[in-house]
Amino acid sequence: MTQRIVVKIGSSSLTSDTGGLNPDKLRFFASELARLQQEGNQVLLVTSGAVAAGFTSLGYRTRPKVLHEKQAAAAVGQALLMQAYHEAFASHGVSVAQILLTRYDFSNRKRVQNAMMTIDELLQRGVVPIINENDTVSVDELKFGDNDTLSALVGNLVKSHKLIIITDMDGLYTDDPRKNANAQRIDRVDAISDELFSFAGGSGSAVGTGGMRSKVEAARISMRGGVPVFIGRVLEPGDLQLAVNGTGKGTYFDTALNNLPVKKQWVGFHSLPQGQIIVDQGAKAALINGGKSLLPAGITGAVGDFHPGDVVEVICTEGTLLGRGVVNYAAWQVQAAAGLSTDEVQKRVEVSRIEVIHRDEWVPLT
Ligand SMILES: Nc1ncnc2c1ncn2[C@@H]1O[C@H](COP(=O)(O)OP(=O)(O)O)[C@@H](O)[C@H]1O
Ligand SMILES: N[C@@H](CCC(=O)OP(=O)(O)O)C(=O)O
Repeated sequence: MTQRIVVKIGSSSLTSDTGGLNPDKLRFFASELARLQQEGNQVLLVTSGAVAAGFTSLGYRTRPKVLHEKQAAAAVGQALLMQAYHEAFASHGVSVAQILLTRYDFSNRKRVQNAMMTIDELLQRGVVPIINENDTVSVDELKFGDNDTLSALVGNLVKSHKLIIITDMDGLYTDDPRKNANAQRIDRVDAISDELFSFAGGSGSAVGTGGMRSKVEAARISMRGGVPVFIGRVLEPGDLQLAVNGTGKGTYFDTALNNLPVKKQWVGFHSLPQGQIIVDQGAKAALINGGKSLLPAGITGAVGDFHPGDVVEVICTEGTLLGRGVVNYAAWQVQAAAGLSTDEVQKRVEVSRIEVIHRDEWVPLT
């Protein structure tokens, strides 16, 4: 069966000890990916490595840490990275294409649909799309930073059959194995609990960015989109195939077919929330366990300047994020209606429908 597979390769897997790009490692991954593609799969690559490929050309002795230095290094390095991939894939007779995306692109449905059509066309023509964050234009607060979240969003967007996150560790452990020799590998995950999140630490190397934390977060996004995930190592020829076939060196995150429809994926993971609504315990229970819509009675406040049709975050009074939804009220209407019964709202506030967020437009994120 033809599978659509998104493979993400982190900086830590592409660099030498000094932090620069290691061309042998890149050629190895290109041969693994080309083989996967030549077996009839549609393959997309999300790759880091632009900063690593570029920083020495700019005269930096080590990988830069400051944003504008990283952006300059990525601007030089992205071209070098693509050139290296172009040559490596060409030696296997495979063409590649460059796609650079930002967090902002995902928040705009038109832009994201266009990106998807381009990717579809490339895949139909046997080209491997090579995706990275557009570091030059990404501003701090809208940066993916690591490419893990980007790969999860791409995977959901293209309805990938699998997301393979390649890193320098053979999976998720109960603690960072660099710091704790007794850490145990977790082979399979069916649901991501708070405990699982607590196992995942930051990056253990000087070149990686997100560590396991951002990879588990990526797995959470993918699982909600119905895409199973592998996080682990690909070191020897054939390892990528093993990872895809279910016997790789790493951790598998399964998905219980709770495929979110595309609109809800956009609300939950791609949109940029315009504000927050704070709710009490009763509303929390109704939204999380009761499958109900959000009514004004359970609301205690609102933050931000949002309008009907915008996406907002819903937070409970202790400050925990409960989810996101499309709001039917403007911020001032939520403030005026907060805590009121349905009868009182109908008498006092002019609103087009009583649900502040309808359950069909609500995505729980706890
Ligand atoms: N619980 C954990 N299990 C495995 N690795 C962990 C864990 N917590 C933190 N890490 C660290 O995460 C690193 C991988 O993430 P990162 O350095 O960002 O790599 P990449 O460049 O591949 O994204 C590992 O080298 C490891 O030190
Ligand atoms: N966009 C940046 C990637 C940032 C990064 O290091 O990400 P990762 O290796 O996935 O933790 C680059 O190409 O250098």
